[in-house]
Amino acid sequence: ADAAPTAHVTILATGGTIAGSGATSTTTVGYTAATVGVDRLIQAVPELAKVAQVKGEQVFQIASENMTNEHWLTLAKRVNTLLAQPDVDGIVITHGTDTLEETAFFLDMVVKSNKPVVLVGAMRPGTALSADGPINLYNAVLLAASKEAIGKGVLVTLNDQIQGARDVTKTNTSTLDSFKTPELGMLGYIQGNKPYFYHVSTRKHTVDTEFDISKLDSLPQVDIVYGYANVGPVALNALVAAGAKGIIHAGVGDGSLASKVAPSLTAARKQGVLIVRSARVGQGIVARNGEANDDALDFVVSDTLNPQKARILLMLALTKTSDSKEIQRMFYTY
Ligand SMILES: NC(=O)C[C@H](N)C(=O)O
Repeated sequence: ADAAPTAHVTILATGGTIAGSGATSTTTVGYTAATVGVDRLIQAVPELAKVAQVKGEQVFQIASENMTNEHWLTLAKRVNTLLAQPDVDGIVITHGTDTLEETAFFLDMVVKSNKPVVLVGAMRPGTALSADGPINLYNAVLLAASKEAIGKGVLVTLNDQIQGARDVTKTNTSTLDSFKTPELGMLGYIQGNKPYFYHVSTRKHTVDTEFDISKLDSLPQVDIVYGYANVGPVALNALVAAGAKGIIHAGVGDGSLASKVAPSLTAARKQGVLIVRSARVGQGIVARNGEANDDALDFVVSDTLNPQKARILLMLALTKTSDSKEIQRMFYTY
């Protein structure tokens, strides 16, 4: 018999479809997310015991569309506490897929350890034919227990692929290959019980960031304004009136500003609201002084971060400074 595995991996369960159940084996929509507890998730995959000594903790039991800043702070503190323990070698977080990329990037910015942190979800509930949760969980534990994953930043695995937190995104409402890193590229594969890495991000993460959430109970309010034909300033003005400290402008194309929106953005900036220009297309660079004179308007650009990830970085940036030049530096660093 094989020797017992030596790596200790803690699975932090938060809910999602990976813990979901449906009425029949062919129910792949209209199921209920976040019904199955962590112990049952672990029991369903006895193979986990071959790759790590696994412990489970139920941190939340929610569908990930209900993830909040407060959930993130609670989760990140728990991750940092566990990783500081010598008897924890890696962490797996089971999570709904809708906001999985956001939680992954948040943790990538605030986890203070080189030990592996792997987020995993499923596109089908556990009751479905060919449910993807069990193999995804197995791969996640294998990855979190591996030497190869140390120091790579927060990782995401579904569909036998390894993705990096900064650049991965959910690209499809329902298919198993939904999680992709178009253009910038995924990091590797899991095959034959082994992780294979081919790429790493050049951007700083985890132990190399300047963010510290250990004493925070809330994050500054940052909201996203979407661009589209015929857009007006109503949503933007309402968010600013509601107290937003920062606005992510998810502009059309390369981050263009509609002339009906630009005056309200300029006015918001003059009131002290930080403005970050991002792009709803989700790929490519939003160039400084490209579609707007950012130097004159005192705006920040998101570089290649999509709007939902730009929101996270701006919230964290605002916990350190309200200097737009400093915040621009952070967007080119992380
Ligand atoms: N596939 C999923 O996990 C979707 C679900 N709505 C969630 O994000 O919790």
